[in-house]
Amino acid sequence: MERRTIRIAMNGVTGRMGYRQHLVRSLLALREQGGLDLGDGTVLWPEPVLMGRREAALRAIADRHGLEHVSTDLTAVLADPEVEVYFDAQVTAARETAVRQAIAAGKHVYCEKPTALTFESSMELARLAAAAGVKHGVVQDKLFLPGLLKLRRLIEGGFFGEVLSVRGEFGYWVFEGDWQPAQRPSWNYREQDGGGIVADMFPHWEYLLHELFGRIRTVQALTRTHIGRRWDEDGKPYEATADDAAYGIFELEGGAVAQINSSWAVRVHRDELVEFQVDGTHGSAVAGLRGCRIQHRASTPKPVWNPDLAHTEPFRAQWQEVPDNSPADNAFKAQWELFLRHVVRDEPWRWDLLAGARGVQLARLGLRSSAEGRRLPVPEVVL
Ligand SMILES: NC(=O)C1=CN([C@@H]2O[C@H](COP(=O)(O)OP(=O)(O)OC[C@H]3O[C@@H](n4cnc5c(N)ncnc54)[C@H](OP(=O)(O)O)[C@@H]3O)[C@@H](O)[C@H]2O)C=CC1
Ligand SMILES: O=C1CO[C@H](CO)[C@@H](O)[C@@H]1O
Repeated sequence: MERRTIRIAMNGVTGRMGYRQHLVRSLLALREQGGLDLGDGTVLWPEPVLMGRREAALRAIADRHGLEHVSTDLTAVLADPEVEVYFDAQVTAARETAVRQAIAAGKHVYCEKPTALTFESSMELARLAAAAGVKHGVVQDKLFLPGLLKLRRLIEGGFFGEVLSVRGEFGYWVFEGDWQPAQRPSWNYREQDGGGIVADMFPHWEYLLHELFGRIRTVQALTRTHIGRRWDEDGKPYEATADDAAYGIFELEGGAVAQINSSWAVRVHRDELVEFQVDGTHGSAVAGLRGCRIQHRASTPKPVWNPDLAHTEPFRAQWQEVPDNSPADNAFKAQWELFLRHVVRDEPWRWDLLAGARGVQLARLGLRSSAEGRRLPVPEVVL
């Protein structure tokens, strides 16, 4: 086997996503399996350059994992001709400037969602990347989760008949940070720092609904900041200025209606932190991150509304678990593999910065819909 090294600048690798999902669970996991087998006698060997603003933290990560390259100097890293790919998992507010710089330096670019704070900026990034002729991509990890892969399999197998509606429930309680530390970074709760659940989650809902059921035609959202005061990483109180819950309705091309609640102020009474119930004329499914249960029309019970009687139907037990059939890898790693193949082998790829801009567009329109109290059309995005 011939080994081909690909040097990847990883910015924001001291953060939750940058470290755990992208470095450890994706690129280091690829190295642990011996590299990415390209199937033509070549193995691709990712060589990360750990980037961030705290040299000591970067050095500690490098030492922990036996890595060599560390830098806090983006300009210098981008000037290095050996660096082929720039990856960004910094806080959202820092992304646009860095991605612009990477595109200008002629690097291929891969980054977390949302790609920018405004729709205009996200479109600008897509245009710049196209004009520069670099390969580009945005993380759309939910598409590669086992539960949602099963849902896709059901759709492609025609299980649902006509899809009528999709009900999504996402959320969990994020502690305020006073008597128990918060489990998410405080910038998520400050609008001025790029926070907010709409900016965070609507990009996910855009690609999921779009890929699985059809393009989103309209959005109507109601947002709230349910918890107005929180405590940050240093235990200091701050005002939560960003939305921490969003109640959204989306009309899809093809006629289905999707309704998704997103909240960091809800206690979980579900099997998973996110679940989607899909109802179709021929069958229904409830898919989560990992599991997926179905009920076919032939096995659908016939409940009769009568509040005078205790119900006797074991409703939850009337669903059937969809088998895994094939093992699913970590979702982030699966997408990294496809992106790297796209970069070095020019294999097909559709999750690009334009797709990223659609996510930002939906988030911005969702916020506007809530502020104006009306349903808004979602225009089709073109370069
Ligand atoms: N696809 C997915 O499922 C998810 C995606 N995300 C996205 O990933 C990104 C990172 O989120 P997350 O990992 O939760 O955030 P974290 O707060 O854990 O990490 C943020 C990273 O950005 C760096 N950073 C912080 N402030 C600045 C700044 N002012 N300028 C430059 N860099 C800064 C941090 O460096 P330092 O360590 O020095 O503070 C750290 O490396 C977000 O854009 C978010 O939307 C988040 C969660 C899930
Ligand atoms: O996909 C995700 C899962 O949940 C988190 C929110 O609580 C998000 O930050 C993230 O983007």
